[in-house]
Amino acid sequence: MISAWSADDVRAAEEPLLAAGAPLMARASFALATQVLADLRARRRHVRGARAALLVGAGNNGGDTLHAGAVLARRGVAVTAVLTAERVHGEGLAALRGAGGRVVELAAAPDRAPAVAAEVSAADVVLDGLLGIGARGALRGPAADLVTELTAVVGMESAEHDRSGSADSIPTAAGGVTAGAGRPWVVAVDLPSGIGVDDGTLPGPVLAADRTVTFGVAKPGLLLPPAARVVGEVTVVDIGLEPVGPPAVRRLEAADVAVSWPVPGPSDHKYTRGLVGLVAGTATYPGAAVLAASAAVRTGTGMVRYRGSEPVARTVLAARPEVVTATGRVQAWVVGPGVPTTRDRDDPADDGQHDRGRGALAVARGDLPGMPYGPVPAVVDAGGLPLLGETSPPWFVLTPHAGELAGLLRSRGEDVHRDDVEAAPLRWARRAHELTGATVLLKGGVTVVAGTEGAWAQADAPGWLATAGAGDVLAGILGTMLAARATDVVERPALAAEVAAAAALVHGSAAERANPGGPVAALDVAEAVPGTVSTLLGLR
Ligand SMILES: NC(=O)C1=CN([C@@H]2O[C@H](COP(=O)(O)OP(=O)(O)OC[C@H]3O[C@@H](n4cnc5c(N)ncnc54)[C@H](OP(=O)(O)O)[C@@H]3O)[C@@H](O)[C@H]2O)[C@H](O)CC1
Ligand SMILES: [K+]
Repeated sequence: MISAWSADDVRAAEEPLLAAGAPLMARASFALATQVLADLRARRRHVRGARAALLVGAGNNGGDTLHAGAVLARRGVAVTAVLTAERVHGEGLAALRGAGGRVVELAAAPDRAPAVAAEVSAADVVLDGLLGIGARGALRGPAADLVTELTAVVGMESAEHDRSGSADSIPTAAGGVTAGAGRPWVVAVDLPSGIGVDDGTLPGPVLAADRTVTFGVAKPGLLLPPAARVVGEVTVVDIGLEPVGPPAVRRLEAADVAVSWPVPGPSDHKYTRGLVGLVAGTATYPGAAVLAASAAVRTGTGMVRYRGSEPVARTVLAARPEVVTATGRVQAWVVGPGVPTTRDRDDPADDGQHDRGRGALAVARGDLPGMPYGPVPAVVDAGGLPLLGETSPPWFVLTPHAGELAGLLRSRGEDVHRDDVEAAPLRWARRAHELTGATVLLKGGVTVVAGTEGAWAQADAPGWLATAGAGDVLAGILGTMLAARATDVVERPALAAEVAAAAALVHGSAAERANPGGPVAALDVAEAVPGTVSTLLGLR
């Protein structure tokens, strides 16, 4: 699991160490230099003679960078530091000069930004030490001008990092510069300068990194979209920091999901494994019901009870004979895939699914009088979202995409649109959790989950997963995973967010498994889930 703490929590953890004289900057800068040397070795035969450009800001982030540059210079690297602010870390600058480094004072001549950018873009490696956790808002001043020049001239902006992450992989910059075309390797110091440290926003120009060397612990902006796409490979270096308090954002890894997967034993039967109730699909969109049912069955549920019109039920059973249409107890409901979001009185297009969905959610809330069983978790997707009451329990997991979340928020008085949600996913997922009470899984390139205790950010899905029906498959996977741990989820609502994050990991991993590096169909993703789970369990 990767845990990220806010800038304030990092500072609070640094203070006692600094007060005790711990050489944090020396540790940070030496670790940074060591990583840069390793990257240089991986990309060229000799370190000696390599060219490094340091982009230096006013504060300690710049100090780290200057001290690391001194180490590189002593190893024969030709180091040039570009000072972008009036202020500069004095000791770091002295160390660099003492090691033979060269200094360009851009702050004194900001009109030289184009010429300086051209020189920087000719380097083998660029260290982005403009801003660290002291950033306030979008990058500004000469630093912003320099980054704008670099991203315009060399197309270094938002480079899509090669997922293999191998040091010799050269990312293909979004700006069209092809891999290896003289584009420097960019190493962000602590974090790419100018990202939202705690919320992952991109308020202004940011130089996309191929690697981020972050000190002590990860910061939320390194895990959260949209900034997560410009951090490259994240390397956390230990400098002795131990933040107190819970992390602000976490990311599950395969081993975490493996260790908590409910593996049935000899005393288990379908009713102990968890049954899923599925209100999905209509005569207009029967496929969504097949996809959600297939995913739920293939993730390993005890049984799926399908609720829907007769023709759709026949379609589902033809595809998945394991599904039953008899009513009865379930341990989790999935409501909404393939169900229209609006109910036009004159158009029975919802096949009665809105009424079935409302009934299922009332049972899941546990507030129906005389119910023999208690509340159960629910996945509320697509056409299920408008069926929610004013408030929902945290064991309801909403699974909107950005447009659906914007609609949900607008229906509760927020003036927000899809673009706003995509620009600040964490903020709006958290706001939806506050307004509804439910756990919110916001689908996207990086899936963000906001629950009762902190947030999760999962980056397991290949871009190929953005295809019709993928959301229906996720709903089915999540329904089964919630049903298997229904009692725990209701008793410990923070678990709903963790299970949702785990479902996103399984969903993304199954897509990768279905066709590594290439296009996938949603049903193929559902078919790949059993093998994905077996591979995960192999990690135990
Ligand atoms: N504390 C330690 O010894 C260690 C810190 N680490 C490294 O230090 C940074 C945090 O350093 P800090 O000095 O607190 O802040 P920054 O370097 O991130 O920023 C410094 C100055 O940048 C200016 N600023 C702020 N926002 C912007 C912006 N949007 N655009 C341009 N400039 C901006 C501001 O200066 P002003 O004069 O304008 O007020 C900031 O003061 C941390 O990230 C680590 O890299 C070590 O890792 C561990 C030891
Ligand atoms: K930085």
